[in-house]
Amino acid sequence: MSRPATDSKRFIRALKGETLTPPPFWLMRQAGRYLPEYRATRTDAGGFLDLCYNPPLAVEVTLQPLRRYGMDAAILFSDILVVPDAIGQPVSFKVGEGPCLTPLADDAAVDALDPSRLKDHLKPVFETVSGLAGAIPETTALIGFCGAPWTVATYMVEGGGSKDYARTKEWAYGHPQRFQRLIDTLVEASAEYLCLQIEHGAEAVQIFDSWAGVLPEEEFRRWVIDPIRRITERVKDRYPGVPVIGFPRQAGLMYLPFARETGVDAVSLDTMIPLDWAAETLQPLLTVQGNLDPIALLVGGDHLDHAVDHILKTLGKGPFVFNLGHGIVPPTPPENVARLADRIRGWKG
Ligand SMILES: Cc1c2[nH]c(c1CCC(=O)O)Cc1[nH]c(c(CCC(=O)O)c1C)Cc1[nH]c(c(CCC(=O)O)c1C)Cc1[nH]c(c(C)c1CCC(=O)O)C2
Repeated sequence: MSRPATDSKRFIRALKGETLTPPPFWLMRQAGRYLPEYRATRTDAGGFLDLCYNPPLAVEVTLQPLRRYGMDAAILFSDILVVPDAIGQPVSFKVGEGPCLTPLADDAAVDALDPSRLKDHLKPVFETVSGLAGAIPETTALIGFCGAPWTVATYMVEGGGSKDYARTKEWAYGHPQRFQRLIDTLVEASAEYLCLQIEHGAEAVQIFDSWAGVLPEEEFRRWVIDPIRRITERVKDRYPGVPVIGFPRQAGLMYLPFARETGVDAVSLDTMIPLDWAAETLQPLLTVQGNLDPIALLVGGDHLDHAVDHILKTLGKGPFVFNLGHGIVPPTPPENVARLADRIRGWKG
């Protein structure tokens, strides 16, 4: 059976600058704990990372939301923290606590990281990508992803989640040479990781910089814009036709230099970005994606309908992909996601 060219898929067309009515849609964390079938598969798999490294089960959980809601894109089921896990800093996920790593201690710990281990260690993830490329519906596009160096570095330096990123900032501001080496290692590993996903069948990639919004302007340029620009350049050198989406969450006004200077094809907007500003300032430059508040999806009803229509009216007149401003939260009722999907698909402009 021959599959349609990537370029005929609505999601890819929107990323390449077409205005489509209704817009294509997918949702960050569309596979996850809000779905009972995900919770069942996860229990079968053992731990969360065991699920990420189990190709048949990772394919299954990637497909689960598509079966219910028919999104225009599937996102590989994995995690941004498989990269540190692969290059020599093991990661574990404790139930209810999130990710846990032994924090990087010093220069020697940074020097010991080894991006050449990535290809072997992440073989199961590439197998999942290949499996998905053959299993998703033919009009659905497959998204690969990685975490941005800044966000991944925060987990590596803090040893897990953080409230104020004080230790990471201490490294970035107080030991910039050491921190630069860490970021350079992550640029190399992330670019290689994305290229391998594309080689195995990913048709677009998203770079998640979830904690981009905590840096002052100068440091934002150095630790967010510059590394993402270098990753994008490396991906585009090898795969010029594959769209790259950047997600500098909570970057505020810095979305504009990010859009101008990184070379990405699209930016994913967080919930706080004003819609008119995005339509006037960002959309003439590139495709925008976003930005429904995940809590509006949790609440549902009239509030959800109103919020969805407001986004569609404002951003739907230009190149646009409907999404959330951040990931779906676990208590979200699945029927609210169905309501959202119907509302987007019924949009007539
Ligand atoms: C910061 C970050 C992480 N992971 C990710 C980010 C960037 C996006 C964001 O800001 O949310 C990215 C990610 N994580 C996951 C995906 C899969 C694809 C999808 O969007 O459906 C993607 C793209 C699965 C996951 N990643 C995780 C889960 C939950 C694990 C479980 O089943 O218990 C899923 C479905 C775990 C995870 N992974 C991470 C944390 C902090 C946690 C714990 C918090 C939580 O439990 O929700 C790191």
